[in-house]
Amino acid sequence: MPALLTVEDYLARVLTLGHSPRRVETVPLDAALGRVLAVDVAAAVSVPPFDNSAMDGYAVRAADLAVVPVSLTVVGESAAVSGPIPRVVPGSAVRVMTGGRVPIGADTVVPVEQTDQPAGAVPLPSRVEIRAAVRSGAHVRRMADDLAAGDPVFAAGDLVTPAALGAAAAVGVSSLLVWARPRVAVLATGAELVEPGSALADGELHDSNSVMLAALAGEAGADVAWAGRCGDDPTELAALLGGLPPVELILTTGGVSAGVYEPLRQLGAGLEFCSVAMQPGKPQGYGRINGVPLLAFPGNPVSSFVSFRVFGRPLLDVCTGRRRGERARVVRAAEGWSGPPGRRQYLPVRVEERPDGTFVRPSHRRGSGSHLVASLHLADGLAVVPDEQSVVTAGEPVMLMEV
Ligand SMILES: Nc1nc2c(c(=O)[nH]1)N[C@H]1C(S)=C(S)[C@@H](COP(=O)(O)OP(=O)(O)OC[C@H]3O[C@@H](n4cnc5c(N)ncnc54)[C@H](O)[C@@H]3O)O[C@H]1N2
Ligand code: MOO
Repeated sequence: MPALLTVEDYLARVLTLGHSPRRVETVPLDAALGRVLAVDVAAAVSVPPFDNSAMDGYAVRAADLAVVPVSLTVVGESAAVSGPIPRVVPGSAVRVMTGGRVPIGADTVVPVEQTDQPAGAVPLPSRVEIRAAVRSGAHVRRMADDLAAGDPVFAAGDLVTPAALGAAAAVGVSSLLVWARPRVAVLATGAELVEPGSALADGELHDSNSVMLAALAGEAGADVAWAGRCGDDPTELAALLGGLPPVELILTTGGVSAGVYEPLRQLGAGLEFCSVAMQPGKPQGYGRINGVPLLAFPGNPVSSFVSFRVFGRPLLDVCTGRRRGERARVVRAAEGWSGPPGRRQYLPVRVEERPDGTFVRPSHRRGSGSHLVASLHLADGLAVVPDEQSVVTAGEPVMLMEV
């Protein structure tokens, strides 16, 4: 039997297929979530753009509050986008709303609760009594406190998150230059496969891989240009691959093991097949078809899912330009289980947060099983058990891979 490749060795081979993105596009903020920035971005305006109040109250000069209570003349008001605001001169105050500009001359805001004035919608008083001393500068949010115009906000390669969209809008940016999504085709092979929802004839099975892998690829930042199925005939497969729309990556499932009908293996030149020391996901294929990179995952659905997570997603990260390291998290086993000797186990697990730490438990009562697709969604992650360890005992540390 040929020696098994380590996961790392096989991943290194897979990654040789990828290249950094080359096409860019400008997208409006409301279409930019999940995209990867192609350039650094600087702030167009400062945040906050002007000195403003953090409280509803009165803008005053701290020097006037040396002795409290003190009565000050109210010379005007500063609300959101109010017109010209009078200066605060010694002995005076300006009523100010949260977010309102702090008038020239004022250096401090006294919340309305610390005055003789009621909170809420009341007419502008002619005088206000300040009843409590506040420190100089209190409740004033200074211009550029967060970022100054010209400061770096994002670096090329940053992922556009909801918070990043907020930051972009705040610094005056309305669109972002991002890498174009890599186009991907997903193809499930297998004569037994039929459309989800259709009645099953004897021996038929609903194709769960293509919809799952398309979703995984989309979630990883790809644009799924084509997804579908074909049977076990290598000639049909070759014709289908030849007629795909332009894509930068093809993901296939099935047809990579040792059976008689293995269309990927029988396709001919361009692909290399390997056995990887992992479970599930041992039989793998990679290479180029018509110049396009192709990853051939095993047909068992959990094997396909794990293969995407371990090989497909890192390759797509190269193609999307996304910087994302693997964050290893050590948790503890809530119960014991066994694994395959000599192969790294990736076991779907549920995470349990307990007062004494984070624990994981196999998400299916049968533990490991590459066909257990109908309960795969119950897993919060994959427990990763080293090749040389075949038994995990309750309470022992175990590595958790997020999915
Ligand atoms: N003699 C050997 N047999 C097998 C070996 C081996 O080393 N020697 N390896 C086993 C392992 S491990 C795996 S994993 C599978 C991989 O098989 P294939 O990639 O060739 O996949 P298929 O035979 O086409 O299908 C396997 C299984 O999964 C079901 N399947 C396939 N595609 C889908 C789909 N799109 N949606 C849902 N289910 C799918 C298929 O019906 C089979 O039940 O090989 C082992 N055998
Ligand atoms: O390697 Mo297979 O993916 O164990 O079922």
